Amino acid sequence: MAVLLNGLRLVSSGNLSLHGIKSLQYKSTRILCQLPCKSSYQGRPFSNKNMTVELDNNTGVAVIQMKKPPVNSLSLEFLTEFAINMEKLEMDRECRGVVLTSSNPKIFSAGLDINEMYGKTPEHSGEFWRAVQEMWLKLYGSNMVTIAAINGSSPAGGCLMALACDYRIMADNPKYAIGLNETKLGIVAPFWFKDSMINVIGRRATEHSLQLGLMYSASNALKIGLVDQLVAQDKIMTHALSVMSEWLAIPDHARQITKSMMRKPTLDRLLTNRESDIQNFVNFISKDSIQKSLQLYLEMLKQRKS
Ligand SMILES: CCCCC/C=C/C(=O)SCCNC(=O)CCNC(=O)[C@H](O)C(C)(C)COP(=O)(O)OP(=O)(O)OC[C@H]1O[C@@H](n2cnc3c(N)ncnc32)[C@H](O)[C@@H]1OP(=O)(O)O
Repeated sequence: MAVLLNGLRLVSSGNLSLHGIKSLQYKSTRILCQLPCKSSYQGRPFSNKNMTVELDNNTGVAVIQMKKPPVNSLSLEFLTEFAINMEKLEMDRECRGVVLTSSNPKIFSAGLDINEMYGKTPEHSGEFWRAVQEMWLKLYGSNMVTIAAINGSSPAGGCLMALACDYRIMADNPKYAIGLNETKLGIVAPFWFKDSMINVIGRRATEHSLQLGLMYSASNALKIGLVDQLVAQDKIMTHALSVMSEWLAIPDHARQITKSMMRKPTLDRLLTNRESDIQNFVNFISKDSIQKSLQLYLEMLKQRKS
């Protein structure tokens, strides 16, 4: 698959492979040469519309700071930009780790942009869902160490992003909540959302969590293992970078092959069912009853504000 955005060409691929790490790097280098983008962004912020990417040459760690007002909802544009940035970092031999965080001090990400699922054509819905898949494939399948510094609430798609990382650190604030709350919207988390959660918290806790659409406070998220650590809000980035240095002390090739061994079956399940998953999403989201649920949910969000 190739996507064009702002003149950048993104070629879809799974990143992790038991046997293909070198060949994928070669392939990626080739793709980079086709990109009319800055190749010298290392060491200074690479700012896009929806996120800032900063790679520290000394440590090999990039920070992706999401900054889409007001709540980092994952629109088609956001997701495409995210996948392009992940692709660029993946191809950059200097970059070994990524910390994902938010510039909004209260919200990590509000999840998928509901406006992308409401009142849209089947073609748009299909394109949107492919971008959601691509975001997850890039993050879950990354060769780099990925750490989510969850500095605010993180429902549904926001929680999925965190689940796709290698390690999750959440700000210790009782007001923040995280979880896959899809059933509360009258929609169903797809199998790869479910698989991502099972791989982190186990089957029974996932079934409970998904059926009830549970959102967990930071302390409850820690209790069930949905996040790995709680840290004071103002220490979260320092702590994430310190954890990152522990992970980067492990030789890359051994860690990457181990990561691939653990994640490949989950990645392959989506890769082999990608088109049917898109079709399922389009069919499901186009139903009048689902559109009605989303409309009511959007209205509820707006009313809640006043
Ligand atoms: C087969 C289908 C499977 C699909 C899988 C779906 C995955 C998903 O991710 S669905 C999205 C689930 N997300 C949510 O349920 C989150 C809803 N939002 C909230 O709970 C809150 O907004 C908040 C906790 C994220 C932030 O609260 P607060 O700081 O109080 O901000 P507001 O509620 O006032 O929201 C500001 C503004 O943003 C709009 N908005 C919030 N979330 C979304 C969203 N996910 N998509 C689009 N827009 C969103 C909200 O409506 C407000 O808009 P305005 O009134 O126009 O300012």
